[in-house]
Amino acid sequence: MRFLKEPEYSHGKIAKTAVVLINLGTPDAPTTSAVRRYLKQFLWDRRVVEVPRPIWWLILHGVILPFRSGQSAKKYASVWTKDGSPLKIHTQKQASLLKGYLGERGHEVQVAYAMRYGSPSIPDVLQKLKQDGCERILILPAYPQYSATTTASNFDAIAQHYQQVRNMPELRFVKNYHDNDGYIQALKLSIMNHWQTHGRPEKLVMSFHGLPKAFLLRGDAYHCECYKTARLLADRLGLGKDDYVVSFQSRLGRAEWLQPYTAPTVIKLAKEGVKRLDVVCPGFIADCLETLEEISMEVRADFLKAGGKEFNYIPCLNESPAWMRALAEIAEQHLIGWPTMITASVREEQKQHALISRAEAKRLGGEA
Ligand SMILES: C=CC1=C(C)c2cc3[nH]c(cc4nc(cc5[nH]c(cc1n2)c(C)c5CCC(=O)O)C(CCC(=O)O)=C4C)c(C)c3C=C
Ligand SMILES: [Fe+2]
Ligand SMILES: [Fe+2]
Repeated sequence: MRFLKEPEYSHGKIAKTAVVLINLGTPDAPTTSAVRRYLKQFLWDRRVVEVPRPIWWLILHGVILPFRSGQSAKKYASVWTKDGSPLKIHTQKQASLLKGYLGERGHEVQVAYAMRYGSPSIPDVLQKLKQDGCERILILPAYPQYSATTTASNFDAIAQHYQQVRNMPELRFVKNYHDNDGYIQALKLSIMNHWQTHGRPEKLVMSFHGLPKAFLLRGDAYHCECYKTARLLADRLGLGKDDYVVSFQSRLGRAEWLQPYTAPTVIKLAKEGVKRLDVVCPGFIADCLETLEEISMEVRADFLKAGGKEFNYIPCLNESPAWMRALAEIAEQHLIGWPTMITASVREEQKQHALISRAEAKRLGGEA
C-alpha cells in the first residue's frame, strides 16, 4: 500500500480548501438591545470611525448608542422577515449556492459565510474550518468595491484571529471585483429584466453606500472603484451620460461624506421635472436595511413628495443565477494553483487514506 505524503495530508487528514464569503453583519434581532450590541461593535472599529478613541467613546456611548439603537431597531423591524435579517438570509443562501456552482465547475471546496460584526463571527468560522481540517482558505469579501472601512476591516479581523493560532492555514484574500465582467453582466441582466417588465425610466440612479470624504482624500480607492463600476455598467446598458446619475447614500454624522448624496439628488431630479426614476444599488450584493428601507422606503417617499410620479427600486443581485455564476468565477480565479479539482487519482488516494486511518485507529485501540 502506498503511503500518503505531507503536506497535502498533514496530521493524517486530507487538507481541504475553503472559501469564506464575508459580509458586514447585522443585528440578531430588530430590537433596541440587539441593535445596540451590533452598533457598539461596528462603530468601535477604527477602520470605520477614525476619531481619536477617548472622544469617540464619549460620542458613541453618550449620543449615538442611546439614540440610534432605538431608531435603527424600528427600521430593521420594517424589513425583518420570518427567517431573520435579509442581509443574513441572502448571504447564507449565496454561500450554499456558491458551493454548488463551484462544484459544477469541478472544485471540491467547503464554503462558509461569516459576518464582520455579529454572528457567525469571523473567529468562530475560522476556528470551525481549522477543526474541519481546512488548510487553504480563500477569503471573499461581499464588497465589489474595495474600502478600508469594509474590506480592510475584514482583513484586520482575520489577522487578529491568527495572532492566537500557532499553525496557520494558507490564506488568500480577494481585494475587489468592481470591474469584473461577470459582475457587470449580472447587474446589466438584472436591470434589463426589470425594464422588460416595467419599461425604462427617465433616469437611472446608481446609489452606492457613502464614506466620509476625508477617507477618499487619505487614499481610499472606494470612490474611484464606484465610478468605474458605474461607467462599465452604463456602457454595458448603452446609457448616455444624461441617462444615469451616481450618488452616495447612508451618511452618518456631521462630517462631509462622498457627494452627491442620494436623497437630495432624487429630490432635485423630481423638482427638475423627472417623473420616473429607477434606483439600483450596485455596491450591495445582497439586499439589506440600506436598500430595502433607506432606498425603497425613505428615498422613494422623498421622490414622490417632491413631485415624482413613479419610483422603482431594482433589487440587489442576491441569488440571481448570473451573479452566482460570476461569484463562482471570481472565486475560481483566486483558487488557481490550489488542488481543488477532484480527479480520479485524488479520489483513489482519499479512499486509501480512509482505509489506512481506520486500520491505524483500530490498531491503537481507538475509534474507527
Ligand atoms: C461611520 C459609519 C459608517 C461607514 C463608514 C460605513 C461604510 C460602509 N457600510 C457598508 C455597507 C453596509 N452598511 C450597513 C449598515 C450601516 N452602516 C453604518 C455606518 C457606516 N457604514 C451603520 C450605523 C449601519 C447600521 C444601520 C444604521 O443604524 O443605519 C449595511 C446594512 C446592514 C444590515 O444589517 O442590513 C451594509 C450592507 C459599506 C459597503 C460601506 C463602505 C463602503
Ligand atoms: Fe454602512
Ligand atoms: Fe441607512
